Amino acid sequence: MTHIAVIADDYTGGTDAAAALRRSGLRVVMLFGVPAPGSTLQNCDAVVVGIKFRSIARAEACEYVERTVAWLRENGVNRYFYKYCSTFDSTPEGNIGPVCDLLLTLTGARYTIVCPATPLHLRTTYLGHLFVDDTLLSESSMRTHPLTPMTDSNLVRWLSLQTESMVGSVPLNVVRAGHEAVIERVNGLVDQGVRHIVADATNDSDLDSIAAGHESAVLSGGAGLVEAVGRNLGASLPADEHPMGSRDAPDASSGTLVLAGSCSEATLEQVRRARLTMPALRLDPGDIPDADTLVDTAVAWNEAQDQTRPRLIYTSAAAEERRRGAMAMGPDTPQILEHVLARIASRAVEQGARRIVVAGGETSGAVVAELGVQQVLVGAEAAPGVPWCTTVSGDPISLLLKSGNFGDPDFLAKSASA
Ligand SMILES: Nc1ncnc2c1ncn2[C@@H]1O[C@H](COP(=O)(O)OP(=O)(O)O)[C@@H](O)[C@H]1O
Ligand SMILES: O=C(O)[C@@H](O)C(=O)COP(=O)(O)O
Repeated sequence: MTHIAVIADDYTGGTDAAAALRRSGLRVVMLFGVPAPGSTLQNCDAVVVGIKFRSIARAEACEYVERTVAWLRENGVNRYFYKYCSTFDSTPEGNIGPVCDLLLTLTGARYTIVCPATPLHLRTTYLGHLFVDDTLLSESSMRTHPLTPMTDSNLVRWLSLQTESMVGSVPLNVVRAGHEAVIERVNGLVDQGVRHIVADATNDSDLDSIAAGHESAVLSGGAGLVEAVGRNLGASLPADEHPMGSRDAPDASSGTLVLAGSCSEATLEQVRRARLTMPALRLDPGDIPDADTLVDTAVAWNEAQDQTRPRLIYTSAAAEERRRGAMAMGPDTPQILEHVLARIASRAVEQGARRIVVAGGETSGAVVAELGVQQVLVGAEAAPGVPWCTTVSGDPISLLLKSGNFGDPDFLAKSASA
């Protein structure tokens, strides 16, 4: 029986959640994109559906979620977790508020728990404020994110911009008083008309206090709370065993194509280090403001490289360089560049590439969609929250989809050759 479905708003968020559930010992199926009506879900404890709806129009995001919930119901799954980024990536319009509202309407649940805190990734919340390591979210590099600049760390205030529903919070001292205290505070808030409740957490035991119970609620947040929910459901598998068996995944001897579209500080440093260890091509829309030319340039360059060795193609750039690129290519530069890297990936696979590392959540979404990948086996983690995934149909392809912020400075260099 499938106990819970995690609906993730991007693909790297989905693989992060799937890795968390595996760590907690559950048998996990990982799907990409809204599942086709009539298709059946394999036997598992938890299913993760990664969809790219973090940065699209809210009506379209809600439509994807509604269709996904309909499919999950067809397959007998009635409990949902909405996974968004541990840095709460969203704009003043959404999509976190609108999707939380929709899930309440679809399920008839009384409230949502909102908890992006994920201590494993150094994301904590205190008095409703989100911290990235020792820095407030709005003072971290997320403040200049190309799609979702996070300029306010106060989650109650930020979420209130996105929804007509009342937003409240459960502070850390209540969470530390234990699970019953949390439920009591939540019930009090719901009686006052609050519908979305931001819960503080700075460690895993806080997340355990928050995760239990909430039968008439939708839980939402980061991989931290996903893992706590998994722990609460109880392990049924040793972490290294996969419910769907295994496939011979292409390893480093197949050569690795690394594609980087994230512009996070972490990825910029990883790109800088990777450049020291492998051939690298930077695609700069400031120099070549045309998508087709960028793709052709990169495909020709890639084909000229030793296909058994790692190589890197990237658009990643710091804010000042991005401004110059956007002047030449226009306001849709981020989306155009995602698609450029996706088309390069697809051409590389046609030419025989079988191992692809992608840096960036939206970028990963574009690559996975272009490759038409619908289901993967989730394998070992190259870094916390970044599992290797193997496609289940056709020739196996190994994919490592990395959230922009994840991984140590040598992540790209190491994972490409390990
Ligand atoms: N040189 C660039 N100029 C403008 N936008 C860019 C550039 N390079 C990448 N981008 C865009 O920045 C966004 C990065 O988002 P994403 O891939 O989700 O990374 P992250 O995981 O860091 O959030 C993508 O839309 C990507 O296409
Ligand atoms: O929660 C997280 O930080 C990640 O799981 C996640 O959602 C990553 O998103 P991107 O940074 O856009 O890759």
